Amino acid sequence: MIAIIGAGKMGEALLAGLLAKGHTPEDVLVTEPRAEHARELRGRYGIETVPAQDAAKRADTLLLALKPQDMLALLDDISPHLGREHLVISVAAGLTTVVLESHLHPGVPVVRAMPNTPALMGRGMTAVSGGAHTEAAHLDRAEELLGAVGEVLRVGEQHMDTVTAISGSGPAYFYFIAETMIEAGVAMGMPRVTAQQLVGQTMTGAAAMLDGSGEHPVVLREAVTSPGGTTAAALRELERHGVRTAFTDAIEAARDRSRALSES
Ligand SMILES: NC(=O)C1=CN([C@@H]2O[C@H](COP(=O)(O)OP(=O)(O)OC[C@H]3O[C@@H](n4cnc5c(N)ncnc54)[C@H](OP(=O)(O)O)[C@@H]3O)[C@@H](O)[C@H]2O)C=CC1
Ligand SMILES: O=C(O)[C@@H]1CCC=N1
Repeated sequence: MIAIIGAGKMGEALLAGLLAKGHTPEDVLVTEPRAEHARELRGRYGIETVPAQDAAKRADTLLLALKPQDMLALLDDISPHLGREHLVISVAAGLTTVVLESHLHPGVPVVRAMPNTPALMGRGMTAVSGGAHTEAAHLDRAEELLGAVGEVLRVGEQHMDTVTAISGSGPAYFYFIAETMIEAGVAMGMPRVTAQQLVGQTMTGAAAMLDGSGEHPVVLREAVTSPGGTTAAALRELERHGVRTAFTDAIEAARDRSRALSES
């Protein structure tokens, strides 16, 4: 039995993804404190919602998707019900396995995972790393579970803050670019619906090229950039405005925020 504790944006994406990939509603318990949201989740997915302590008593695998700021109090609440036979998977940004383990009885296996919201469409990217009491079977179990909603990569925990900054937050960077392109089209007088269609299909097509061609992005970009043409003019402006540096700084800021979350 799997318990998802915290069914907000990420928890619900994982819930929907797991159910879409063959887990039955009877396999999954959900803890969600707001009664109205819990009712919506029961109606939408046919799952049972239960208090966190009941979820800990009944499930063997706990998928914790609360905000980092709420996580440690939750662990203190459910810790009396958790032992070595459980597997705790936290998707919280920043919280290290050392911090998570310090709120659990010694020996409870903990996996730190960083998924992203495309899990909702079965196209997620999740990185996982194990803690002090995690054996290969625990990582296999985490990989099997999260593999139902996309790809899974095992990384050393020293890379998890960078993972968070790149693939955890990454979808937001794409939406930011999409939003900017749509607004540029609208500012030039194009109907919004047309701009949205152009941008949506361009992003999907570009992603498919990246995925399917096996080429480095530089090669794909050069193929679009005709000598003396429109793309070269656009890229020159992006470089003039320091967009490459801005992106690098943004990803570093996300990584630093992830690091800081363990210390707050
Ligand atoms: N959003 C994303 O793209 C990603 C998020 N994450 C991680 O996922 C976690 C959740 O983020 P996100 O989904 O964006 O945030 P949300 O605020 O959308 O979700 C948090 C959920 O936890 C619930 N909650 C709060 N306290 C408790 C409690 N004591 N017991 C059970 N549930 C509780 C909240 O309920 P209520 O609203 O009623 O307070 C809410 O539904 C974070 O740790 C984040 O770092 C990781 C990867 C990607
Ligand atoms: O913004 C956040 O903190 C979370 C972690 C990665 C994506 N969303």
